[in-house]
Amino acid sequence: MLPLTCSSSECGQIDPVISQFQSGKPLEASTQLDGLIDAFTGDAHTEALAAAYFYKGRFSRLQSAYDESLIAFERSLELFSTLENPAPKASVYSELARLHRARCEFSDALEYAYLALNTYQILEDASGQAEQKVIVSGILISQGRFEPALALLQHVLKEEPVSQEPAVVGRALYYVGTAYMQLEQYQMARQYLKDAVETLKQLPNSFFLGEAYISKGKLMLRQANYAEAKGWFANALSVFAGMNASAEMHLTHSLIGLAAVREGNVSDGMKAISQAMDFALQRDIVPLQLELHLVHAQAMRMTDAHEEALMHIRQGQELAQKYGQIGMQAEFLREKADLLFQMKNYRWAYQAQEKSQKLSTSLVDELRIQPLLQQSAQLQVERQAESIDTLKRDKAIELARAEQRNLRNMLILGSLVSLLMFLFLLYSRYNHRRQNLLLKREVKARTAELEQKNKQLKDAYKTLEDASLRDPLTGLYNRYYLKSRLPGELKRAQFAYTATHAEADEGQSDLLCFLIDIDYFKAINDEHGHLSGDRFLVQFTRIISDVFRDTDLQIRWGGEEFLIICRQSCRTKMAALIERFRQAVKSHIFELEDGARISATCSIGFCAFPLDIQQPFKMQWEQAFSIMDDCLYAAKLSGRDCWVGLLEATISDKPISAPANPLAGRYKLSSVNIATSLNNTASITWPYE
Ligand SMILES: Nc1nc2c(ncn2[C@@H]2O[C@H](COP(=O)(O)OP(=O)(O)OP(=O)(O)O)[C@@H](O)[C@H]2O)c(=O)[nH]1
Repeated sequence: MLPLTCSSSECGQIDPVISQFQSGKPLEASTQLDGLIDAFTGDAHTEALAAAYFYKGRFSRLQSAYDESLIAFERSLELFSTLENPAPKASVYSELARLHRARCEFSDALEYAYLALNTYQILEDASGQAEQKVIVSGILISQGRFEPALALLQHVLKEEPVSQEPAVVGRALYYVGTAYMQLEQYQMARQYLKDAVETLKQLPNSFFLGEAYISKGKLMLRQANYAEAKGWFANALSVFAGMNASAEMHLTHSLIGLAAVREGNVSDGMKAISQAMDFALQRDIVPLQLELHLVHAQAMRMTDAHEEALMHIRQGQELAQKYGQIGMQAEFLREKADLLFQMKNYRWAYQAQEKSQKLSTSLVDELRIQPLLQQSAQLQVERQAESIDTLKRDKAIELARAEQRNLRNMLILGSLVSLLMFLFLLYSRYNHRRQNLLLKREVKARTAELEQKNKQLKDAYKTLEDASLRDPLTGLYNRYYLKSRLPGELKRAQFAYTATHAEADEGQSDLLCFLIDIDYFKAINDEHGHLSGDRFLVQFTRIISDVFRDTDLQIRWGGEEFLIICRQSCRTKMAALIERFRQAVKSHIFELEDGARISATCSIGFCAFPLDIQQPFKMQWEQAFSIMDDCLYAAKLSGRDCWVGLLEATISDKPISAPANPLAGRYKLSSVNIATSLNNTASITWPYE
């Protein structure tokens, strides 16, 4: 703090108050100062009173009581104006410049700063001039006018001989650092702020040391080094607490809060920020409000509360515009660009960035433009990278969709193929079944047809067989038929006389064999014609059918000769049966083709089979037939219209020495039972006699 030139002895009373303020007891110092003002008022201690008001204004300004400060400075200026020495007035001008800057009243601030500068120039006070240049630079930086600010500061630091004074050098370094910070040249900013801190530390108590700490903390925040940022903010807090700089303390608390939010302690962080904002609004401290809107916006951005962040940016922008804080406007635009970028709203982010750039272009030189362009370029690159990412993502999504489409198509195709296959299988099965049914029907039809054909064939065969086995004229079986039936019948008759069957058959198993021959049939043919002979034969056959059973074998043996074999009969009934037949023929009137009606007779030879019932297998059929034929011949020889036959005989192995008749001798019959329709056996004329 620059000493106020005061020649009055009373001014000495103020020195301990200043020391007390500088030693961190601002409230006590303010109270004592009010006491001195009261003491000096009314007396002719104008200079001391003016000095007291000056310090009251200064204390009030530092404690953010700007209205009180303004009143005190105006009173001080008024009092100093009555004095001839212009030097103290320059100090008041300088303070008023700072006060107006603190209230964002930049034109007033600049006016007072230039007034002070002029005064120091008149007074040839190099130190004062340097001080004013630094103040002007600070105001210009607040306005975002970096070019003239940096030029002035450069001048102070390099060319002014007083630049070695730590208070001036420290403040100049601080402003250069903040300017570079706003230009986002963090390397440079870090260097200048470090130097500023080192320089300002030499002073007993410096407001700017606290400001420098804050700037260093902000730098660390930007680099996400929250622990170090909080360290710098703590340092700042201790400086500001020492002078009860409540506005700065609240700002520092809010920045600590922002660090906490960034570290994840959202609730505590936001609480500190809100409290600071309440204070700023209550005291109507515009720069603090601006800073806090920015802090708020940053904190909200960190917690993804985009709408609230935008609201603070808007409010901050309006306020910055209202108070001509172009630097802050640019800050808000940058924050907006960051926020929109975070929201991936690249188009608007780019526009905000461009706007910020335009806003600053008129106020800054290359140094200013370059980093902005850099940032803009970086933003564009990031935007493009983001676009490429988006494109890649879109492409990947498109590819995935295409793949999905392909899969879906494949699935649909697969399903269709499956469905078609299923339908085909169904159709095949249906077709198969249909074909099976048709086939079955066909087979059935064919089987029926085949059965029919078989039947027809059988019938045809039967017809053929019948035709070949039957006599076409009389319809009786022929001798071929006999060939097929005879062996079985002979066996049955023979076995009937064995021990096992005899009882069961009780003599009902004989074969009665008759050989019938029509007498003088040739004469019928001769007299009445062959057709008449045929007709006779048919009628003769009917008599056979009437007398004999259907089950008997009725054979036309040849010409007018018939063989009848009665099955399962008894030989005792043989004579009666054949006599009945002979009578039937004899009594029948045959109607001939020529209209003649004639009577006829027949001759019969017969033989029961087996002939020897004790030795049923002794005689074969051929021998039995031969005997029967001989009997027929005997009947013919014996006068016709009669029957001769053998009922039973005993067959001998040896020749018979004195046979009863020629037949017995011829067939080695030791005993023979002959039956005849003649009077007796002696009446028979045997063919061998
Ligand atoms: N109409 C006709 N005549 C037949 C048939 N078969 C044979 N005859 C004739 O029957 C006659 C048989 O004559 P014979 O063998 O001399 O016998 P017969 O005249 O009956 O004299 P006996 O047997 O001695 O009483 C022959 O003239 C044959 O031609 C036939 O199917 N139809």
